[in-house]
Amino acid sequence: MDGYLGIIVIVVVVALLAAGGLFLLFRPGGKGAPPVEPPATIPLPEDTEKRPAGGGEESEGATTTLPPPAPPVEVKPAAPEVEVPPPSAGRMVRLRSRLARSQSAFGRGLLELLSRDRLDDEVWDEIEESLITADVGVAPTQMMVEELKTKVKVLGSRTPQEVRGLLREQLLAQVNPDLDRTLHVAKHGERPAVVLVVGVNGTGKTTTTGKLARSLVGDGKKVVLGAADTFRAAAADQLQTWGDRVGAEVVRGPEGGDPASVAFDATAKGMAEKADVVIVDTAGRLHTKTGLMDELGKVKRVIEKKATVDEVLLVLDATTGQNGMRQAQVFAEVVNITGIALTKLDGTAKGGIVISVQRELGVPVKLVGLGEGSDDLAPFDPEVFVDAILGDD
Ligand SMILES: Nc1nc2c(ncn2[C@@H]2O[C@H](COP(=O)(O)OP(=O)(O)OP(=O)(O)O)[C@@H](O)[C@H]2O)c(=O)[nH]1
Repeated sequence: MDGYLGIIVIVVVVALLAAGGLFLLFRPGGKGAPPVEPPATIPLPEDTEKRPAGGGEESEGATTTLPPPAPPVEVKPAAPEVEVPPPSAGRMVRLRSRLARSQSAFGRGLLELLSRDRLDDEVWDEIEESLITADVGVAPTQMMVEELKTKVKVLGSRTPQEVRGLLREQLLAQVNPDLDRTLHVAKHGERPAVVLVVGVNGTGKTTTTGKLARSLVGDGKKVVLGAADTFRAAAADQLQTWGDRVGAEVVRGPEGGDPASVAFDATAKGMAEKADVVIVDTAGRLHTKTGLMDELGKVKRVIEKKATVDEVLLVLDATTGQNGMRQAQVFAEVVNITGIALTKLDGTAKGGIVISVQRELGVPVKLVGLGEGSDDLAPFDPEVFVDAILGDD
């Protein structure tokens, strides 16, 4: 028994010794263990600061070989992506379906009336009424009806094609394709062209200024915007957004500040930056005619200390009818308007306003707004307009 006990003791001792040996052999860091990366010694910021620039000598026995950590990176908000807008050419053709949607009922009605076998007084009255309802204006309506009466008599029986041709000719004559609708935005040597945008708030004035800037950038021009509508802080913000999107600088002033001073600064900026065009959005409050005259007069005068005002664009909301026309007349009396930007033509069947506003103000419609999208402003094309009214052949 003692002999067995002795053997058991010896076996246990040997087993313990063997286990100890194995532990030493395979302990972490031991020979057979996978290499464990030494823990990186990251210098404290004060260590880094104490070290001479360029790294300097390492103190003897230093174990760290890692480079000092990079200073914390400041995360800047991503710059807004600058868009490349499409050029202005052919836009009205692209937007023709919008026009057709809003105007073709008027055209179809006229075509139907003119195609009737018997064109008695009652039918002519209806034709007249439908032209007036479409805001063509009384005088142009009467002129058109007289012309149509004469032509119809000459024709006698009429095919649908002939009726369409007749009406197209009349409408086109009233819209007047011969008017010069060029937007004067050519530079004068080193000096940028200046466009003044005027009109009542709410007509889409700021939106039109932004869309115009976009369209000019799309045509390869460098544009500076002046947010001279200092009475409405949101207008400047709105313009800033338009400008940022296409990389056009926006000059703004303090809220309630002097619009003329913003116009002056914008012109100066345009000259310094060698811009092609400076577009100035004005406030156009219509409290009193003299107030408006003073404000716009001053804006124009200060711009003319540095440059020339090449275009004064009146923004008119096509949906406002006669009321809009009256406002337009006030603007025409206080400032020399050179072109009309007719907005929201997609939202009204009263496209005849193109005819009446040109006639009343003696100024061509140069631009039309056909939607809320950024590129929904187009150079006005009389033929595309009339064809959209009449619908497809
Ligand atoms: N459908 C349509 N909406 C338009 C057009 N032009 C502008 N708008 C919209 O009309 C709305 C009114 O714009 P406004 O509030 O008048 O903006 P604004 O005239 O630039 O502002 P102000 O600085 O007050 O003159 C906006 O939602 C525009 O997107 C257009 O041609 N068609």
